[in-house]
Amino acid sequence: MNSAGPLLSVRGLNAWYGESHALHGVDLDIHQGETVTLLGRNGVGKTTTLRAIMGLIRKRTGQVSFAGKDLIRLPLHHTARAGIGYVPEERGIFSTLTVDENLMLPPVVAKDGMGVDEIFELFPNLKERRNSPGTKLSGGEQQMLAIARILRTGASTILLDEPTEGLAPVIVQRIGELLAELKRRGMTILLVEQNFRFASRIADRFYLMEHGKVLSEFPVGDLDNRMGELHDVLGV
Ligand SMILES: Nc1ncnc2c1ncn2[C@@H]1O[C@H](COP(=O)(O)OP(=O)(O)OP(=O)(O)O)[C@@H](O)[C@H]1O
Repeated sequence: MNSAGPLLSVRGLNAWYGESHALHGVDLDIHQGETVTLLGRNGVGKTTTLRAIMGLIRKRTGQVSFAGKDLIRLPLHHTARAGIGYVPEERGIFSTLTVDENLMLPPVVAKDGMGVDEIFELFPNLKERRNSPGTKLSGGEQQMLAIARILRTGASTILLDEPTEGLAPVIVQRIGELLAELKRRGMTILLVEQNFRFASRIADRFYLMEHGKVLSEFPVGDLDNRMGELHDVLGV
């Protein structure tokens, strides 16, 4: 583990949708260059954790600090400008815009974002489709475009919500290779993933969530020893 202290640190994070209390004090840390995966059944608050870190949920309390800066009272664009990018589960591709247009839409927030040429090197299939509208893209292409769009902004940390959901095994494999490449390049990744076998290929650590908080935390090397607990908590 990195001795320099975590890059992203979350303490006692609470979040509400109206009167409904969704997060009950989430604690987690991510070090620079780490890939950390949130596991848990549907509805335990994994997506809400990502949204609350980003500042997409208005009613939140607790501490979210990133590179030593407290983000909890700051709005979404400050979080993005600090270098955190978010790829939501629904991907958010503009269906009437082309691949190129979708890529160019978000503002560049840090100077070392990837250029379009570099992005197309990493995602050759997107290059072939660069003039296709979002509606014509497959689920896998949409997912890759959603990730590519965040890389262009210069975010150094990405929050990824179930990037493999609904995708064919061969595309899941491709997404796995892509995330491994981003990790090699030093990106810090917080991943929500139901498929822990997939996640184990890139994750350094796991957090297991239940009822809006973290139940346990373990390194990837402990995955096999944790199978009993995972079966109980995830019902798999
Ligand atoms: N927009 C919303 N309005 C009201 N309640 C919501 C909203 N989004 C989520 N919730 C509730 O908040 C709780 C946490 O949901 P969340 O989506 O974070 O869970 P999750 O672990 O990501 O599950 P999933 O994999 O199904 O997305 C659930 O009880 C859910 O019903």
